[in-house]
Amino acid sequence: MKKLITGIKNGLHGKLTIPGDKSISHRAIMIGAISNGITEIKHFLLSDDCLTTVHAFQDLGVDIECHHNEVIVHGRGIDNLKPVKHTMNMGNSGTTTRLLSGILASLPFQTKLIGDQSLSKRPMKRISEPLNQMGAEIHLTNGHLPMTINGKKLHAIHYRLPVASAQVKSSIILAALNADADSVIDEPQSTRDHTERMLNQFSPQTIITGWHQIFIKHEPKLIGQNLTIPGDMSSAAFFIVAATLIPDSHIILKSVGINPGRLGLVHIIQRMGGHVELKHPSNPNEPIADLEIESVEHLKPIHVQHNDIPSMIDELPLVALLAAKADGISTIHGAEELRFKETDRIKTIVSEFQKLGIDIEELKDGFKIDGKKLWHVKNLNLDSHQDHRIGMTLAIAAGLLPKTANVKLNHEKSIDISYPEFFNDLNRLITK
Ligand SMILES: O=C(O)C1=C[C@@H](OP(=O)(O)O)[C@@H](O)[C@H](O)C1
Ligand SMILES: C=C(OP(=O)(O)O)C(=O)O
Repeated sequence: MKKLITGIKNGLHGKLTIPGDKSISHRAIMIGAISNGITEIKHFLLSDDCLTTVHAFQDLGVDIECHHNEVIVHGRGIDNLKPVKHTMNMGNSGTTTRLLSGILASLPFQTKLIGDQSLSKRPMKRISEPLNQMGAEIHLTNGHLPMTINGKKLHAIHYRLPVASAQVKSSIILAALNADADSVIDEPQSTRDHTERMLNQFSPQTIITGWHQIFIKHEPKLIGQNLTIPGDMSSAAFFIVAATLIPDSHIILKSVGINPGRLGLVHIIQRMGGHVELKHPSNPNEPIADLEIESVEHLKPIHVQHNDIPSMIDELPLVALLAAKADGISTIHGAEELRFKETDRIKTIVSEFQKLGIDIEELKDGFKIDGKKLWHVKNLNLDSHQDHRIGMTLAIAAGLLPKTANVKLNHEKSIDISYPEFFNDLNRLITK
């Protein structure tokens, strides 16, 4: 149990460099590993999930050196990955499981994957179906992990994504690299395109993006690269929301990734009347900017629709927190994918927010929230339910309570999944 900081009175202040992006850190290891030559990664995210990816590729015979957040991957080329005799443990990481499966689907050996309790409940048919259509032989346990992958020579595919998911898209893209011809993916709703951008950096024109369509060249010659991982927008999000809601705040978050597929929260805050500005944008392979955030007294309620969801899928707990402080009733629809994350995030948000006295109602595909300025709480035990994003959202919510409130968080260790430095960084902004 961790005692949470309440009553942050004089606002958040100062500049902060946000740790590296989780999605891009995973991909840097994977694409580095299946390329030829050395990939040097700066500002890599040293979190539990990304270390799961590092260990998985070390098991597959790739030499990976970690010197704090500088990582060197000695790429072997996809066909030189070695069979792993033991069952591989994916821990809590959906991204590792789904993207790695795409790579293993074409390799001539059998691999067994397991995960922790939460990961073992998450749907895997969404990847086994297309990969099996390509010729792999993947067996699940009632649609979940444990999963056995018998890699085969793969055929090209033309596949329409039934769900807006960058993990499913990336799994198919990575499999398609090693297929017998070029593949096409139809993507009705756009999602983050980190895999596509990174592959084109390792071998130009591997991916060509059309109107809701992605063309994948097979057998590209991927060559190791030097990468600097942008700050993670999904981690920055906690401080963007905290600084918006805590009176007298003014902060700058340095070099945060502003990939259009990740900008949903910034747009929502702007629609609600908040002050988030993108400063000094630059556009290496992944666009970055400094974010300047100032608190506002009033936020308008918001109505979030299906199309808004993919670009802020991991920020929805925070969108719910903003709505809980807005002047009126907000609705979030089209967010049923939240039910398939580390927890059923619709249920965990509703149950934990109700403990805070927030007027929130569970909908099939989201929430209805009636914003109120004051929450009445004295002694409270909150619970992350082992879900890092829920834990951090609750820590920010606690900061909005009066100093007299005594609030504790259970299962706070889960925050290490994506942001081990979270509480230190929050303290830095409080004491500046
Ligand atoms: O591709 C990725 O790196 C991710 C995609 C999203 O998942 P889905 O693709 O399942 O929506 C997101 O929730 C996850 O945190 C990371
Ligand atoms: C859903 C998440 O990650 P993953 O799917 O990789 O477990 C997340 O980080 O919120």
